[in-house]
Amino acid sequence: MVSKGPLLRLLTAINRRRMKLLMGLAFIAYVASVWGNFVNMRSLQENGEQKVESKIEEAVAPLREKIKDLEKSFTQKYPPVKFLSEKDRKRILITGGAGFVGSHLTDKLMMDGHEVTVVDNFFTGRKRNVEHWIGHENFELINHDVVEPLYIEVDQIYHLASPASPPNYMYNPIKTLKTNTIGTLNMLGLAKRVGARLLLASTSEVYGDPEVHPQNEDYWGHVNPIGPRACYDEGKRVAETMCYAYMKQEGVEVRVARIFNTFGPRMHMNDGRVVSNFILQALQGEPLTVYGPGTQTRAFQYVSDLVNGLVALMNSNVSSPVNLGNPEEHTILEFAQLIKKLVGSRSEIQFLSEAQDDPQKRKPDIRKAKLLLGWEPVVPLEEGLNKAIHYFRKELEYQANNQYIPKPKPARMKKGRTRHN
Ligand SMILES: O=C(O)[C@H]1O[C@H](OP(=O)(O)OP(=O)(O)OC[C@H]2O[C@@H](n3ccc(=O)[nH]c3=O)[C@H](O)[C@@H]2O)[C@H](O)[C@@H](O)[C@@H]1O
Repeated sequence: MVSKGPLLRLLTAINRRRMKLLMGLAFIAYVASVWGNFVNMRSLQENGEQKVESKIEEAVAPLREKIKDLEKSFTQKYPPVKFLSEKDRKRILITGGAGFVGSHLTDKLMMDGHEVTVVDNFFTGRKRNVEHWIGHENFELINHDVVEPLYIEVDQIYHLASPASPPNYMYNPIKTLKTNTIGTLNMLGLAKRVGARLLLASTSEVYGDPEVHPQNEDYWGHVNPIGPRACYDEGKRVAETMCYAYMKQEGVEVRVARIFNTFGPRMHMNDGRVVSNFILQALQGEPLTVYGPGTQTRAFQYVSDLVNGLVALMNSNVSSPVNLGNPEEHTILEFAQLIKKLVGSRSEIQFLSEAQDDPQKRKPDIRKAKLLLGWEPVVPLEEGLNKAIHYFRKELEYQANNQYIPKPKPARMKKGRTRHN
């Protein structure tokens, strides 16, 4: 018989080794599976992250495009502006720069590449007239009344601030006087301090109801100093006097433009002057209101001609007054008929009582401007009127579309109380 002892020991030793081997294999398998899971999870996570990233990208891409479009629209939103070197670029102040003439002058000087500061108290001026420049690096808009002093650094001052339409300047005659006297003194004081050249927007009204026809710059005028137009007429006359006092006493460089009747886009709907009144009346089928018999005469220039004349005068060496106007003269009745025809309106013409101290005839003699500035108006009357008619047609549409007509909402009951939204 073979003894069990050594055999049993042998078998036990083999089993232990197997067990160790098996356990070793099991451990390796475990480590491998843990590693595999880890690798799987990583790749799953990476896939997931990629998917999330691509989802975000999908959502963001159109936004990115929109931002690009917005950026483009910001850089393209201004009218094109010339580049001027530091030497040629001027710092220009326009008082009344948000008004009818002032805003067209702002456009011209901005597009020529200058730095423009507009000062306006918004009595007759409107932000809308210059809003297309707001934010431009060469443009600044200041809400300020020239009756108060102003301290800024400028090279040129176009002093236009004053209501110009008879109903507007007669609305508050004392304010009109202050604007044209104290306001002009303040601007001349500024010109003196900073060594700027000042152009005064004077008027054909300095000739009053003229006894000389056409009016040349040597005519002293025929103004009623205590009539309803005096606040403006005499205000502008003394403003001219101030300019020449500052020139002689303080050496301030001055330019004086005597502006004749002007019309064009951006005249206020309630301006009250004849061209805007007739166009609006014709467009709305209302009677065209002629004050008096309509035999009084005027000569109308289009606003772009005036703006070119103002810039030419400012940059000339002519310090004495210069008439700027279009010498094509018509009676007011002729204007009414022409505007009716151009609008294609069937409005009647209504004769109302004559306005007090209304100048009976007016026509500029522009030989001085032609000779010394090389300037004359180039826009034919009918072409200008058609542009103004187009503008007022659009304004009427704009007003109709923007009219806010509040609709009363029904009252809602809450906890026994009536609540209005
Ligand atoms: O348009 C301008 O630039 C000028 O306007 C006014 O001068 P004025 O000639 O009296 O201007 P309007 O009020 O347009 O009047 C022109 C003529 O038309 C008449 N008119 C005016 C309005 C109207 O509805 N109907 C009418 O017959 C007036 O009585 C006047 O005879 C200002 O006083 C001037 O400073 C300014 O330069």
